[in-house]
Amino acid sequence: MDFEKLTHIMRTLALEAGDKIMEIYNSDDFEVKSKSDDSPVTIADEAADDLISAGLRAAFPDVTLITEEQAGSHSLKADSFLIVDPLDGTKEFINRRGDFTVNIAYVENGVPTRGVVYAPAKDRLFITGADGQSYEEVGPFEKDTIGTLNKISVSKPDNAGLLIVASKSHRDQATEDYINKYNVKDSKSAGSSLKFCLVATGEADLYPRVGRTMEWDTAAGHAVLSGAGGHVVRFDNHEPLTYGKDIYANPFFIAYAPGVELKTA
Ligand SMILES: Nc1ncnc2c1ncn2[C@@H]1O[C@H](COP(=O)(O)O)[C@@H](OP(=O)(O)O)[C@H]1O
Ligand SMILES: [Mg+2]
Repeated sequence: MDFEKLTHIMRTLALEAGDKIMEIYNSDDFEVKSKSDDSPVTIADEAADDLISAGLRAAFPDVTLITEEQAGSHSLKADSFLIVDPLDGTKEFINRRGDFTVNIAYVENGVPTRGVVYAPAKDRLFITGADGQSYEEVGPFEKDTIGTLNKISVSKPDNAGLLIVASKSHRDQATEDYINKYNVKDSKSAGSSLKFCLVATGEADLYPRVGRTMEWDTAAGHAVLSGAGGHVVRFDNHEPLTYGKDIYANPFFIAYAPGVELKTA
């Protein structure tokens, strides 16, 4: 894989998809449909998916592409693959809450090594460089010119007072019970893969996910967090969260800055 090319293409496609999504977000009305798993989908998810898939297939015709919106891709298997969630946080998008992201990642032998997470309504873009380090680009974003890239890194957590972030739309009692095992200084909710990025920049120390996600929801955020020095482990045994699993479904997990003294489930 040519990582310079990959980084460049991921960034450009994320920005283009973000523009498309914002056009629809800012329009008066859009239809909300229900998928077979009962989750919502809009024309923004579909338009962003078309754009990103076409761009990735043209640039990397030999690399397997898995995307949330193409059910046929979910039965593909490869050691290394591209994985896309064109609009993560669809519920946030529908409710016009701003916490939604475009996600493109590259997985090598079970490990997400490169990714971009773009939150167009928040003007935040997080990306792993060709060097594998993670950066936040300072907006406004231009498609043809990469702006200022600030290297990001995780916090040095204080276990006497941790900053915790968890889901906005899927926050239940099990999540609260687990959070209550820690000494919490501040706990906030955020939608989508932005939660990984908040841990990556040090805005949060810990993101526990006691609820279902799919690999396309997490791969790009996971790559950004890894490139900033963070870790993502399974909730049940604290082993690393891996990719390319059966039907691309994730177990519950914990994303955190090293130094957090993890509690058992
Ligand atoms: N029961 C479930 N099964 C599978 N994925 C689920 C799920 N409930 C939530 N998710 C995933 O969690 C994502 C939202 O995350 P969060 O709650 O952190 O904002 C959704 O992404 P989409 O919005 O892309 O569908 C969805 O894929
Ligand atoms: Mg998603």
